[in-house]
Formats: sequence, structure tokens, C-alpha cells
Amino acid sequence: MSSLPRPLRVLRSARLADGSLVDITLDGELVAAVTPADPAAEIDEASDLDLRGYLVVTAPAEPHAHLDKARSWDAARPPAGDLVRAIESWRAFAAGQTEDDIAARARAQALENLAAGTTAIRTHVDLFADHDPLRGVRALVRVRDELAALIDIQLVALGGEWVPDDVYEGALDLGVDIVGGAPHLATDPHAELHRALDIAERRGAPVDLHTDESLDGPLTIVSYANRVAAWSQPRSAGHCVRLGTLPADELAEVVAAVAAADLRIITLPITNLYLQGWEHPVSTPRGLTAARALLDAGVVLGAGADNVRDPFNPVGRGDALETASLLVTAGHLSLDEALTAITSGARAAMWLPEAGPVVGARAELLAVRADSLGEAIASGSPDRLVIHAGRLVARTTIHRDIAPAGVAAASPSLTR
Ligand SMILES: Nc1ccnc(=O)[nH]1
Repeated sequence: MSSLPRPLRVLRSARLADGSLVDITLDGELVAAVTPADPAAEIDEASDLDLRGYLVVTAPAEPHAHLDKARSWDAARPPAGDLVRAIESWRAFAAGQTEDDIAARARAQALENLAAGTTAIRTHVDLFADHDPLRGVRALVRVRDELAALIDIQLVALGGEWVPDDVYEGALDLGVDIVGGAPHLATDPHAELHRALDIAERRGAPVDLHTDESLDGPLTIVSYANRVAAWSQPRSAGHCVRLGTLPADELAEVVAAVAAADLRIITLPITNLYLQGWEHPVSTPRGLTAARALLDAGVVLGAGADNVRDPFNPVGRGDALETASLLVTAGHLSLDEALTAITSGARAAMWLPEAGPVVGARAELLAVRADSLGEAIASGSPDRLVIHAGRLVARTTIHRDIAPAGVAAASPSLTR
């Protein structure tokens, strides 16, 4: 068993998103103090970090991943196209995938996300329709437990109408945390919605459903919101791209029901901009939820990447700053709103406790080399330090001392 990374004591001279320069004092897994930076303070190499030149934000969380599918694009060789095509390609490929194959890809993807600053991931795991429906679940339970010191992983059982109740229950018995599903894909979407919610209710489990992932298909989210409104257990809805194409009056009613139920929404711009709209070659309507209307109604909005380099999406870097950048360009969110969606919004959509550079919050922090939030989101510098539970768990380094003078001069963020 390898030892845990060292606990940190003080992060010196970090810039926050509001522009202030601070020292951040940690106490175990929590932030104990955030005080104006003291440039004269001694740096203790054993327990402090010198963060001059870095912006420090709450570590991103990925509220909706499919680690079991990640990194299968090259081997699966799917044709380009929409959601139905992606599901078929994935199923054909998954038939030949062992528990070890799935675990290896999932582990590699979780570590790529971690290196980019993500310290919590909620991943859906497919329940298969074949001879061994739970091999993906066993693989992901293993990866979650192996990486527990580095990253918090939540597991969602992703079934469909082909998955009997006892397979869902088997996944929960193996240690899956959350009931999932994709009712909009079923022949009777409302019956499938209520079946998933019945299982969650029976088990007292949280629920996180793929919801209305199409531009013009079924609308189930109002029934979902109404059914869970009085629940005590956590509930979230991913995708919700159907909301993005509703007329304003209908959208207002939907958003009101979602807000009243404290149903938390997870938007997934990278994958949904790829998957939806193929049937419209000109002025393609794109797959994004109604982010502005949801935020204006006070709904919790988290943002993630969804699929990474698999039959559902050939691209993606496992980097939440890429998601934030798309929220600015495709979703017209402000830089601050985009940051919130990938950090505290994503954590709230996962029903995780508050984290970030705030007294009393969990010490989940990302330091990225940048002078401002705009620079961090725009440049996505790979020069990052990642802190999970008060410990340094990942660090990428550019050797500035040996960078040729011309390079340093041309790129101010390479100089100290
Ligand atoms: N967007 C997605 C829908 C269903 N399954 C996936 O892996 N991705």
C-alpha cells in the first residue's frame, strides 16, 4: 500500500478569482483561514506551497461521466453520428470487454481528470443486457476503492427497460451509490421513469437520471420533478437538452416545477453539442439545456463533460476548464457563472459538501497558472497543482528555470 501524499499547511500568495492575493491556511481536510497574502512570510518547503503566479479556485467536480466507456473510440471505430448510433456502437464493442478492460480505461480516465484538477467524479456505469450484466459495476467499484485517497468517485447504475429490477438491486448491493437510467429512450418513457424512481424509493437511494436527451423527443422532467418534490434523498437530472428547444411559456412552467422540487440539473455541453442536431445540416440546433432560464430561477446547475473519446463523443480532454469555455461560447454564461457550474454547482448537483478557498469548506483546490479567471478558462494552462482533502495529489511542472529567455519573454505566464 503506498503512503498518502503529505498534508499541506499554508498555500502562499495565491490569487483568487476576485483578484485578491491571499494565503490559505489548511487544517487537515478543511480550509482554516484565508488571509491577505504576507509576501514576507517564510515558506516551509515541507508543508507550504508557493503559489505566486497561480489562480486558486475550488477544485472542479465532474458531475456526469461514463468512465466505463471512456477511451474506447479508437478501438470501437464507430461511425460518426447521433445518440442511437452511439448506443449501438458501444453495445457491439462492450460485448468483448472484460472487467479488467473496463477498469483499465476507467482508471486512466479518472487520473487524466485528476491531473486537470477534478477531485470528485460521478460516473454512470452501464448495466449490460448480456451474460454478465454487472462486470462494469465490479470494475468501477474496484477503481473507486483503489483511487479513494486521490479522488472521490460516485457510481450511478445506468440501466434501461432491458434491465430487470433485480439487476439494479444487484448493482446497489455491490456498492453502487445512485439509481440511474435513461427513461426518454424507453418505449414508454413515463413507465420507465416511475420504475427507476420506485427502485430508488424502495432502497432510499439517491437518483440521477439521463433526462430528455433529445431536441424534439419526450418531455419527462416535469413528472420527474413532481414525483421527487417531497423526497429527502438527493436527485439530479442530466442532459435536459429538450429544455433548450421549448417555447418560452412552456419552458417557464418546466423550470418552475424543477425549481420547486430542488431537482438539480447537470448540463453536458461537449458531448451534447456533438450528439444532437445531425439531421439539420444548416443552422444546426445544438444540444444544450436552457442554462439561462434555469439559473434565473435559482436552480442548481452543474456542468460536466459526459463522454470522453468513446462512441458518444470522439473528443474531450477530461478538463473541466474546457467545459467552462464551452459554457461561455455556446451557452452565453459569464466567466463567473461558468466557473460556478464546473465547481460549486457541480458539487451541489452531486450533493457533495461545500469546498474551495472559503473558511470551513473542504480543501478541494485547483491552482492553475494564470493571472485571472478569464486567462485560466481561455488558456487552460496545463501548469496546475491539485489539492484533495488538504493534500497535494497531482502536479504538472514546466521547467521555467531552463526555458530559453526568448520563450519566457514572449509568454508572460511562463515567468515567475
Ligand atoms: N450521452 C450519453 C447517453 C447515454 N449513454 C452515454 O454514455 N452517453
